[in-house]
Amino acid sequence: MTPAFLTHLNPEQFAAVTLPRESALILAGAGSGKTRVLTTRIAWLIQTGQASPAHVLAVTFTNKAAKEMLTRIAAMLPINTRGMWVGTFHGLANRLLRAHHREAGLPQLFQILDAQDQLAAIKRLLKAQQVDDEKYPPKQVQYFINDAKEQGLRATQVEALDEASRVYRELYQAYEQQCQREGVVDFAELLLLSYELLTRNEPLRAHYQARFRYILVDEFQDTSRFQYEWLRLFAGQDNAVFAVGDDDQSIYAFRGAHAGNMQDFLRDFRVRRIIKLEQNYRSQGNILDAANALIAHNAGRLGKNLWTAQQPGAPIRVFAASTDQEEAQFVVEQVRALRDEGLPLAEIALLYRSNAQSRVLEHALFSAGLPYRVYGGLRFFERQEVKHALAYLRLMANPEDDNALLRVINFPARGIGARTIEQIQAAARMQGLSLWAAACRRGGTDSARGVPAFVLLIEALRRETAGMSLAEKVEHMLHASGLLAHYHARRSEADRVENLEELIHAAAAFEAEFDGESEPDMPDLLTAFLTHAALEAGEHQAAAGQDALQLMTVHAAKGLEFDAVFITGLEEGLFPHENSLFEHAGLEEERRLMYVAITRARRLLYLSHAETRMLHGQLRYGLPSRFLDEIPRHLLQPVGVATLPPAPVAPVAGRGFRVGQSVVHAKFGVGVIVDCEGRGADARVQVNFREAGLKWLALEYAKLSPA
Ligand SMILES: Nc1ncnc2c1ncn2[C@@H]1O[C@H](COP(=O)(O)OP(=O)(O)OP(=O)(O)O)[C@@H](O)[C@H]1O
Ligand SMILES: [Mg+2]
Repeated sequence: MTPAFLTHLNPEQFAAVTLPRESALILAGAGSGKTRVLTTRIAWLIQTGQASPAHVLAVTFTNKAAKEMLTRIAAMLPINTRGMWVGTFHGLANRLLRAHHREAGLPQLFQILDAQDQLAAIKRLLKAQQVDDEKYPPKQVQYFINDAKEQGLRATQVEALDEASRVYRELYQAYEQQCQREGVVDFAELLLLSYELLTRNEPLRAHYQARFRYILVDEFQDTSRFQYEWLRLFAGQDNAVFAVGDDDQSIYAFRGAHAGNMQDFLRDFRVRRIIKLEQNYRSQGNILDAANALIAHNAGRLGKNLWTAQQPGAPIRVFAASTDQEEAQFVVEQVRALRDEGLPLAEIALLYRSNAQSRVLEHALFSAGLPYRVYGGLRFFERQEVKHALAYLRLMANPEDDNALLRVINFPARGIGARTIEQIQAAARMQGLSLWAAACRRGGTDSARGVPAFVLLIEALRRETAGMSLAEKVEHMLHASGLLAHYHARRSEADRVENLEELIHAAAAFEAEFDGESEPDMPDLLTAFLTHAALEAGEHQAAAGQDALQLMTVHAAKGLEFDAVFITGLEEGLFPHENSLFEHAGLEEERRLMYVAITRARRLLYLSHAETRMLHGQLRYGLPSRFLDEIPRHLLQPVGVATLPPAPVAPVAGRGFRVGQSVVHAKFGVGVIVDCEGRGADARVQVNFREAGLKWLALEYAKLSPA
């Protein structure tokens, strides 16, 4: 009997789902059911007894997509999907390393450094090595290291032809030693280390190759060269790799994605069948016509034609705003109208080319009382206070974590000065110890009584929370460390207190969902939570369960779909991005990005642009994007705004400062006020400094003067 989940497929989809065990490429346009086919194939393999859940390795592009895939599979089959290896490249690599930390040379409780932690670690290294950080800026060092790792190269394998590269290479090497000593790994390291582990350890490789008989990869067009090699390692000689992708949606070339992987894949895996899916089930006719017409401007496509059986639907609405604020106002009005028609906010997406554009939109939504959620913007787990709290938790899991220790050894302030910290660092370096060990050995000299107090605090936290639930641990730590009291004492930091409280909720929610069976290799709940915080930063946000508008960059929208989609900021230099304008390949990548954006919409699509826009503290004048001209006129309908609010007045920050004004700061130099919040003694302004970048400053203390 045919299982119900197969009956809704079209013939090509059916053929793809039920292919015999061989490698195959499903090459198909947006919304044609690639992800659905991949998920259904997993269900079919298991349902027909060809594979058990343990035989399957599936790679998705985001954690969100992985979760969704597991939910779908569970809906099709009465099986327990826990323990199935479905995840992102990084998530899967992490899982492998957790299971075999000893073989990989890692402590059981290794912690993951996100980009910010990594930068902090590099700054520390430069200081310890007395490297001139003007000549070798920490960000450059970080880029050098990650770039090498993403190509699968260790320091010794990096070619260095000039003096500067030799210094970078040495720093890379020293950075690696530092990470090893501290038992931490950065993102790129997850992939590289797991790759090396399997390459070197023959029995382990044989084990996994025998296990993962079926490997499935979504969004294959955006795998990097090294990720591809990583897959080959798991596949070995015999395993079947089922790859689905769309060359028209390749949007990560700038980060090393390698479209040539498709050609290599056909050869390396002796693929006999390329299956094309041509029916689009997602979008109504006008939207699909617009996408097809736009992407036709790219050369060298593999060639696919998408059609839909759906009605043409509504025309695509185009709004020409005079300012970015007016554009935001337009979005607010349209969203309100959609909501009044009964469309859930979660079915509406607001897309933009770069993160910085979200601020004006957020401001308008906030003022209008429309709940929204930002994916990949200011991330909950990246906020300062949350990172402080996580640092304490990390020390509770593993006191040898130097990054965590440095973050909070004197926060809240306990009288440990920079000199004392330097002494501890020097002692640690000399004796080859972690900072924690060095701090423990220090007697309580008069000038630094804070150090033994800190050691006692961490030891007490570890001891006292031993039997507690995760949420209780977090709560106890927030009180005992003094973090809560610290932020409580500052009225203007009320949102930070809320974030800390939110962390307790996050821990409770995590604990409720966590299930040791599905993550058998996690040493304990606390480490699992910290890993989750590092890996999923940005994909979690706002009050869970609340209906909210979805804000994200076009990159982050990949694979998703919504009833209504707004694409904002369609101006030359913004989208297409100015970095791409003079380069043919770059422009084509921007066009693919626009194609991804358009094809997220099911029923309604809104395109908008503004004549002037404040971005990075500068007023920009933008011509309408060429992409608007590449969509056939008859599909577009210009719209106006019914009730324009009075001309937006720049918000006033108090003390005579206003948004848009140029100011001077004693330390940071010249900048422009780009945002403000709070009133009176609590007033804060965000200034974009020419040299120092974006900073929030309290007006009361900052000593700003007009430029
Ligand atoms: N045979 C079908 N019948 C009805 N709906 C379908 C069918 N195939 C796919 N769909 C629906 O069409 C939509 C798009 O499918 P899916 O997300 O799998 O496409 P995709 O090719 O992965 O798109 P993208 O390239 O954007 O990732 C989904 O809502 C899916 O459930
Ligand atoms: Mg998909």
